Amino acid sequence: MNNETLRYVLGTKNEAKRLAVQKATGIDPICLSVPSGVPAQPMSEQETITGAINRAKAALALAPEAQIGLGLEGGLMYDEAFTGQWYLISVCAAWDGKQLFLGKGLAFPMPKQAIERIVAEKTELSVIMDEWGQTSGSNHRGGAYALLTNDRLNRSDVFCEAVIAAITPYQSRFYTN
Ligand SMILES: O=P(O)(O)OP(=O)(O)OP(=O)(O)OC[C@H]1O[C@@H](n2cnc3c(O)ncnc32)[C@H](O)[C@@H]1O
Repeated sequence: MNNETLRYVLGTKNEAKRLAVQKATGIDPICLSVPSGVPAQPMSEQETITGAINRAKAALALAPEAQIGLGLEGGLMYDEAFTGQWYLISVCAAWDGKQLFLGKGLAFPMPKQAIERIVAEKTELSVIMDEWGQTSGSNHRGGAYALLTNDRLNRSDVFCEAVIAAITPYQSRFYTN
């Protein structure tokens, strides 16, 4: 693909996600709100990935001027095999109309108290992070990562790596498409 004329369409207007794509590609994406098709708070890797894919495909379908649709989805997953803990994951799906790739971002352990409240109150992680951090809209900025690490990590940096992973196969000469 020709990087000079490449346009990305991102399936959300979330500011942390827009910034992640901007950092990963050097290009401001077209941002469109599209449905994820999964619950507002995904509770498994399967749901999180499905949401990312749905967003990437819906976004590209709505923006014919773009070559690549990107879907970024945050979600929770329970690791039964190794730790018996819940993790926050940040996934990017990339879709060019022919091939689909995923970038699976960092899995970050979540505090038990947050998960217990999400389950009991049927609420979302962002609500609890805002309450704990006395913020509003933190999911558009540093997110849980920034709150829990005292700003050593933030949501756009984590998604940025996931975006780079998902788009590299379209760009690197080492992948034959
Ligand atoms: O505007 P959109 O693109 O929908 O972004 P979102 O942050 O609302 O939604 P996601 O689907 O990415 O994430 C699912 C839920 O998990 C929350 N969440 C995910 N990652 C988070 C983070 O790093 N910090 C705080 N909340 C997070 C998020 O706010 C949602 O309630």
